[in-house]
Amino acid sequence: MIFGVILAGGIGSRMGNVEKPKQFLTVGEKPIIIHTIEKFYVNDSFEKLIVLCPAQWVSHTKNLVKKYLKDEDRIVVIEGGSTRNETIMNSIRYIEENYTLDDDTIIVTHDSVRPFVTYRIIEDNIRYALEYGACDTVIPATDTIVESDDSNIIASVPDRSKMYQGQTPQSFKAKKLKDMYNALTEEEKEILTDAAKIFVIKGEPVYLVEGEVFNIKITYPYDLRVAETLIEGDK
Ligand SMILES: Nc1ccn([C@@H]2O[C@H](COP(=O)(O)OP(=O)(O)OP(=O)(O)O)[C@@H](O)[C@H]2O)c(=O)n1
Ligand SMILES: O=P(O)(O)OC[C@@H](O)[C@@H](O)[C@@H](O)CO
Repeated sequence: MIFGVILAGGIGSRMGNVEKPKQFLTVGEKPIIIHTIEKFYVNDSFEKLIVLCPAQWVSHTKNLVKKYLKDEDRIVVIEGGSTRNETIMNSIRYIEENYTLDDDTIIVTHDSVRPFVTYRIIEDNIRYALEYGACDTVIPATDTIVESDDSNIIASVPDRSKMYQGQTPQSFKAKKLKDMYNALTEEEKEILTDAAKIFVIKGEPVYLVEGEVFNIKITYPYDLRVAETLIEGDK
């Protein structure tokens, strides 16, 4: 079985003092999270779309799903976790409790604040996860990447031709992801900013899926202006 996992468990602190987490802000007359869910909703490969949000926003999210999407049976809204990867683990726990978690269970995990993901990117994630067990959506780095150990002096300037920027979806064999995550130390979990690194730390291959420059993550107020422009372009 293949599940869409929409990660909306964050509070959007870098968006500044807004009355609600950024995934619920409106862009192009609809909440960002609805734009994102719609991109998965049109793909028939998913058994279920699992949307995970902060506990105090679950009923709000359920109301949004009811308002904007017809077939509510395809979507379940549950509570996210204390970290992005704990949110993913909550989605796997839901699958274990309501379906079967086995070697054929695939999850396509996606940031709820990346509303411009495309059907092709999602399809490629499904295909690669089925074939290889783990994949990460990326784009080639456009800026030169600089590494510093002390935020003061350059430690290295890696070869840009080998550098990529991670996006989402990140898609996995769910059972393998859960087993490897549970085998990590607390220190290893602390440094994670995504899920693909769980495989990488354990020396397991993660295949690259070609992303799109416009598959942005809405993080700062500036990104909202970019998103409005992109939405205008979609019309
Ligand atoms: N415990 C968490 C933390 C983050 N996310 C999700 O992971 C995605 C990308 O993370 P990020 O952009 O960092 O979102 P926030 O954590 O909400 O933002 P900030 O770091 O500015 O607070 C978002 O869709 C966010 O909702 C999640 O599902 N569960
Ligand atoms: O740094 P942030 O916590 O905003 O992002 C966490 C993840 O969403 C991010 O690592 C993936 O989108 C891949 O870039």
